[in-house]
Amino acid sequence: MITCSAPAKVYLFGEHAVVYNESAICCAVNIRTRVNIEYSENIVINSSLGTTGIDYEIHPYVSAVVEKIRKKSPYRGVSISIESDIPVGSGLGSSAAVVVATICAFNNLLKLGMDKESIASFGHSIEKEIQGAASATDTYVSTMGGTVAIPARQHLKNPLCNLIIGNTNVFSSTGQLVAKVASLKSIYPEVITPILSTIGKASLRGESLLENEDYRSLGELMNVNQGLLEAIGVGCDELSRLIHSSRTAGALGAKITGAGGGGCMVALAENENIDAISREIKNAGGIPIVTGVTDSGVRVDFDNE
Ligand SMILES: Nc1ncnc2c1ncn2[C@@H]1O[C@H](COP(=O)(O)OP(=O)(O)O)[C@@H](O)[C@H]1O
Ligand SMILES: C[C@@](O)(CCOP(=O)(O)O)CC(=O)O
Ligand SMILES: [Mg+2]
Repeated sequence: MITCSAPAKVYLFGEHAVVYNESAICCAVNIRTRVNIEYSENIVINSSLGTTGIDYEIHPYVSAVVEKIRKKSPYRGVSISIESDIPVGSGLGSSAAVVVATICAFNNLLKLGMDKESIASFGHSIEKEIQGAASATDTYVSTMGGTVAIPARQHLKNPLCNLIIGNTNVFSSTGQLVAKVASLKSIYPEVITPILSTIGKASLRGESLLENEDYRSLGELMNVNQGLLEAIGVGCDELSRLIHSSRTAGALGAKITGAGGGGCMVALAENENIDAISREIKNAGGIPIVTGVTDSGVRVDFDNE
C-alpha cells in the first residue's frame, strides 16, 4: 500500500485577474486529500462520492489519471481509496489535490520517476481534459506547496498569520463565473480591464508586503481586492456576510477565494482573533476552517510496497 497526499489552496490575491495574465498570489493550506493505492485484480476507486471502477460520472478526474497512466505504463489493476478533508466544489482546489495525489501514488507504485514539475504539468493536463479551460495554478500550488506568485511561479515568504476559511456551502461553477466576467469585459472593456489590472497591481504590492511581514497592510489590500471582485460581479450575499462578520471580529483582511458566487472566503487572522472570527463565521451561516499555509505540497505519507 502507498499513501500520497496533497493540500488545498486559497488565493490571497488575483483570482479572475490571473485568467487575463495579471498577477496573483496563491497559497497551499494544510487541509489535505489522501490517496491510498495498491495492486489488485481490477480497477476499484473508492471515495466519499462512491465506489466505482473507471467512471467518468462519479470519478472523472481519478478515472482520467487511471486510464492515462495505464496507457503509458500497463498494469493489471489497482485499488484506490481516497479520504479528504477538502470540501468538494468549494473553490479550494479539491479536484487538483485529488489529481496530483493520485498521480503521486501511481508514480511511486509503478516507479515512474516523475519529478514535481512533471506531476504538476500532468495534473494540469488532466484538469483541462475534464473541465475544459483550467489555469495551471491549482495543480501547481497543490504539487509544490507554499505561497506562490502567479504567473511567475516564484515562491514567496509564507504569511505568518492564520488563514480562516469560511465555507458558504453554496455551490458555484468556476466556468460560469469566468464566463460572466468575460462577458462583462467584452461589453465594457474600458471599465473592466483597468479593474483586472488593478487587482494584478494589488497582488504585486502584496508580494512586497509579505516580504516585509506587513500583515496589516496585506489585509487592507485584500479588502480592496474584495471590493474589485464585487465590482466584476462575482460576489454573493452569503460570501459578503461571512467577509464582513470576519472583519468585524478582527480579521486583518477578508475576501473571496476562487471563483466566487458561492464557495469560500478567506480571512487573514492573528492568533488572538481566531476564536472570535470562527464564531462570527458560524453565526453568519458559514463553516469555519482554521488553517495556515503549508510548504508541504504533494508527498508520500506511507509506502510499504
Ligand atoms: N475526495 C474526492 N474524491 C474523489 N473525487 C474528488 C474528491 N474531491 C474532489 N473530487 C473531484 O473533483 C470535483 C470537484 O472539482 P471542482 O468542481 O473543480 O471543485 P474545487 O473547487 O473543489 O476544485 C468533484 O466533483 C470530483 O469529481
Ligand atoms: C477564477 C479563477 O481565477 C480561479 C478559480 O478557482 P476555483 O476553481 O474556484 O478554486 C479561474 C482560474 O484561474 O482558472
Ligand atoms: Mg477544481
